[in-house]
Order: sequence, then structure tokens, then C-alpha cells
Amino acid sequence: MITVEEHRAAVLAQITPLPVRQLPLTEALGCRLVEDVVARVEVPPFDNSAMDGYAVLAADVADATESRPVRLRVVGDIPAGADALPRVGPGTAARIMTGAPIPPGADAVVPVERTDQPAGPADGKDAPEEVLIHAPAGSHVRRAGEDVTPGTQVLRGGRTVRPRDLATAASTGHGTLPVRPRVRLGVLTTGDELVAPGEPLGPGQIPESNNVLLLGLAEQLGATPVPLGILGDRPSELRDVLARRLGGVDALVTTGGVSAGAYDVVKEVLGPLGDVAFRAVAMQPGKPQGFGVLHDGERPVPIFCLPGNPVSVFVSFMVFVEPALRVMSGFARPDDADSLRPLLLDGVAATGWRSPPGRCQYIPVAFDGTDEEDDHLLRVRPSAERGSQSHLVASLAAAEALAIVDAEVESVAEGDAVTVMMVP
Ligand SMILES: Nc1nc2c(c(=O)[nH]1)N[C@H]1C(S)=C(S)[C@@H](COP(=O)(O)OP(=O)(O)OC[C@H]3O[C@@H](n4cnc5c(N)ncnc54)[C@H](O)[C@@H]3O)O[C@H]1N2
Ligand code: MOO
Repeated sequence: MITVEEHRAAVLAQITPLPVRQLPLTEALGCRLVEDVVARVEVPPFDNSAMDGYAVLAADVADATESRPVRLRVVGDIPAGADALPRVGPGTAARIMTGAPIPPGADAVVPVERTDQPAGPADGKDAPEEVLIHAPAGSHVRRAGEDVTPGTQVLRGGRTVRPRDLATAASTGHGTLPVRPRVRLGVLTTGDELVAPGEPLGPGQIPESNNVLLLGLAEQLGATPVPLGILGDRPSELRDVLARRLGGVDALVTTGGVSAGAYDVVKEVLGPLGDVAFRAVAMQPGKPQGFGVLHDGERPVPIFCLPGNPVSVFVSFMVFVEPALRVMSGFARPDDADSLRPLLLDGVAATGWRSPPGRCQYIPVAFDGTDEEDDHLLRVRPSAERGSQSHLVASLAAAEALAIVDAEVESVAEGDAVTVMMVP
């Protein structure tokens, strides 16, 4: 058996980041930006009005009051998006909407509420011929480039693209961003005994639950899940899916068929290829693990062959697949241990439990408050009555984290320190 660390290192040594792509903004959401982004255009792109009202010369209306309004001739109407602009000279005004370009000659805007004109939708009404101004103009002019000028750095390379980063990119002239794309993660599960969720069970059959688990994890961890089906134990089915669908995925996860059974289809099909190695890893659950790299032309497609037991699938995914996904999408580097580490917290056992000798245990746990003396220590107890056995899928929803127990520990006693791994 090899250790968890040895297997993880062997996996990560064969994982390479996906090539950088220039992606349309909405596709870049959640991806890692690889370069600084600088503004291509001014923001705002032109002087424009901050208010619905009248563009005027400030000097014309400096003395205007409600009782002594200033009368101006209206020389035009400027909705947002207008291209032809009237010239505003002394004694004149142009009706203007928020965001519309300030017309030549004007240097200020009087909000419509400070005039004799009604506020609100124009209802097809043209601008009036004259307007009475009741107050001096505030500036209400938003100057070109007052937010950002071309060449200013607006996004720093290395960040995770958030919705507001998309708004910044769009407003500064970018339709695409240079990112590492989301990993398209193909998911296929195997087993003649599996029945789609919700369907009636025949003798010896069980509900399929690994597909939904893996597709959901992929989605939640920022990959693009690609369902490749629930396959039976016939080698031809698996060969066929691999031949047809490899082009559409960046990595693959399979479940089932990797231990010592007579019908272990994944091992039977992939083992002889030589590119996929099947090893026993000193962990529980998740002992039998397959990993290798298939090729779609020149393009490497890592494949993770996880054991079929559902709790093993969950644990194996978090321990081996999740760090690989982060490397592929540029969020972690294989040579930077800190970037790869899951979120680990210090915990203390709220009760005792057994751990298999010689295997590192990843046991689903629920929280039980914090330690009386040190409230940074999370108290944890197994979330399933029967502990860390790998078939206890129905109890998986009750888990809030995984507690990690070293391989040499055979039993955990109440009050023992444990490492708590946060999981989605
Ligand atoms: N002689 C040995 N037998 C087993 C060994 C061993 O070393 N020697 N290892 C055991 C361990 S540990 C594990 S883990 C399992 C792994 O088995 P496989 O990966 O070959 O998986 P299957 O046999 O196909 O399934 C195991 C178990 O999980 C259920 N299953 C499978 N797929 C699904 C699914 N998609 N949804 C829900 N449940 C699923 C399946 O019905 C089995 O009960 O091998 C041990 N045996
Ligand atoms: O290693 Mo297996 O996942 O315990 O049942």
C-alpha cells in the first residue's frame, strides 16, 4: 500500500494546467484571470448628464429662484444614446436625460424638478419650446475619464473573476478575458446493479447515487460537469463511451469496478492500456484507486478511477480529484503545498471511535460545539452511527466535515486531537 501523500503526489505530478484562453465575459466568471487587465477606453467614455433635466450655461441661471425663474428657449432634446447634439448658447437649454452626452456649449444641468416641467416619462411628448428654471444649476456633469483613463490597470492577474470584475471589464472595453477555463469534468459510473434515482428496485439492485454526487461536486467546485452515463459492467460499453466522448472533457472520473471482483470493468478496460495504474492507498474509505492520463490526440486527459462505494467516492474526490481540478484551472500549483492544502481546522473528539490500523481514516463527522477551554477547537463526533464504513451513503448528508485520523492510530478517545477537513 502507498500513503495518501504518495498517491496525491503521484497524481499531481501528472496534472498540467489547462491552456489559457480568451473567454467571453460570462464564460470567464469564476475562472482564474492570468494577466493584469488595463482599461482600453475612458470611463465614462464622454461627458454626460447625471440627471434628467436641462443642459444649460451655469452663468445663465446663477440667480434663478422659484419666485424669479429664468426663462430659456429649448433648442433640442437629448435622450441617452443620442448622436446629433444641439449647440446650447446663452439664453437657451436642451432637454437632457441621465447618461446622455452634454451638448456643446452647455456646462451644467438643472434637474427637471427645479423647472416648471413635469418629471417622469415623456409619454411621447416633445420637449417644450421654453423652460422656466427655478434654481441655479448644480454641476451634474459626469466627466469623461473621471473614473478611469485608458491604460489604467483595472483588474489584477491571479484573481478569481467575480461578477463585478465582469462589469469592470465590460465598461473598460473588454468583451473577453484571458483565463484558465473551467475544467470539463466527465463523470461515468459503472455497475450492473445500479438503477436511476427514484426508479423501482429489482432483486439485487440499488439506487445509483455516485453520479449525482460527482456531478454536484464538480459544479460546486467550479468545474463544468459532463454526465457520461451510468454504465453496466460490460467492457464494450465503457470502451465505446471513452472512444466517443473523450474529446469533450478535460478530465474524467469513474466509479466502481476497481477492486478485486471478477466483473471489475474499469480495471479490465483501462488496466491493459498501461496509462492507468491501480494502487492500494492506505486510507479508509477509498483504498483502491486508479489514476492515469489518457490522450485525445496530443491533449492529456487525466482519469480518476474511484472505488464504487459512495462514501469512498466522496472522500477520494476531496482528497485526490479536488486538488487536481485546482491545478488544472490555475488556482493551485503542484509545487506549492500551501496552495493545494484543503481547509483544515483543529478539532477534538467529542466521543471515541475506532480507526482501521495502517490506514489513514477520513471519517464523516458532525460538529458538537467547541471545546470548553479553547473555543477555537471544534468538537466533532461521527455523523453515522457505524462510523466511516464506505457504504453508509444515506448518512452522508448529516456530515459537516471529515475528521482525519493518522494511519497509526487504532482508536480515538474522547478529548483526542483530530484534524478537521472542511468539505462542500
Ligand atoms: N477481495 C477484495 N474485495 C474488495 C476489496 C479488496 O481489497 N479485496 N476492497 C474493498 C474496498 S475497500 C472497496 S472501496 C470496494 C471497491 O470496489 P469497486 O471499486 O470495485 O466497486 P464496486 O464493486 O463496483 O462497488 C462497490 C460498492 O459500491 C456500490 N456502488 C458502486 N457504484 C455505485 C453507484 N454509482 N451508486 C451507488 N452505489 C454504488 C456497489 O453496489 C457496491 O456495494 O471493494 C471492496 N472489495
Ligand atoms: O477503501 Mo473502501 O473505500 O473502505 O470500502
